[in-house]
Amino acid sequence: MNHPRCIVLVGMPGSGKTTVGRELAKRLGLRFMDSDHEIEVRTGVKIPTIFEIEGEEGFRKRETHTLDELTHESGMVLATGGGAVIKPENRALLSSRGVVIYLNVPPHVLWERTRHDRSRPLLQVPDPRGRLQQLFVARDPLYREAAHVIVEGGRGTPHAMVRMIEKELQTLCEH
Ligand SMILES: Nc1ncnc2c1ncn2[C@@H]1O[C@H](COP(=O)(O)OP(=O)(O)O)[C@@H](O)[C@H]1O
Ligand SMILES: O=C(O)C1=C[C@@H](OP(=O)(O)O)[C@@H](O)[C@H](O)C1
Ligand SMILES: [Mg+2]
Repeated sequence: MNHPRCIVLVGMPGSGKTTVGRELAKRLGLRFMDSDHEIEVRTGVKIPTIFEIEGEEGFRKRETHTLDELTHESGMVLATGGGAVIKPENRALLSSRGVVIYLNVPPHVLWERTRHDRSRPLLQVPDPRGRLQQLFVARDPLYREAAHVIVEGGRGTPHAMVRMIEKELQTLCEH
């Protein structure tokens, strides 16, 4: 099977981009990259610290720069951060350089997966559950716009998600 040169996972925080992406890469024998991890390595600090010092705007600049650089490489599965699709330039960049897969997971599942996690600064607010809902409504159309494939990810295990994505990629490659 001919794999596309870059497989990009997009979706909300908690949709499984990092977890599923890592397993998908292993399965396909491709390199795994996570844009958030890459930003942390480059800055030498964790994402919440970047938000504290530079605000969301500073983080978004770093994110755009990192996505641009990473998508020049080939043979890779790239997990993006949940907000990677906010900027039109990022959406254009991702969908022109890779096959973009949207992990579509409903807000109540996202909440269950992220409620005890303190590593996502946008969810450190008095009503994180409401925030997730708001972000979902605002971003769902943007994920759809950027995506070549949409995978429903609310119920299956990460392994089942990998199998679904593999099937979709196979179908794409046959056409
Ligand atoms: N398909 C899944 N089923 C159950 N739990 C999952 C699934 N995908 C991810 N998780 C869990 O949800 C949490 C968030 O996953 P993560 O991969 O960090 O999401 P993202 O990178 O999209 O924010 C992690 O604790 C992970 O183990
Ligand atoms: O939704 C967002 O805007 C963000 C999601 C995070 O990534 P995950 O989607 O992997 O949690 C990370 O990029 C940053 O905290 C901002
Ligand atoms: Mg992640």
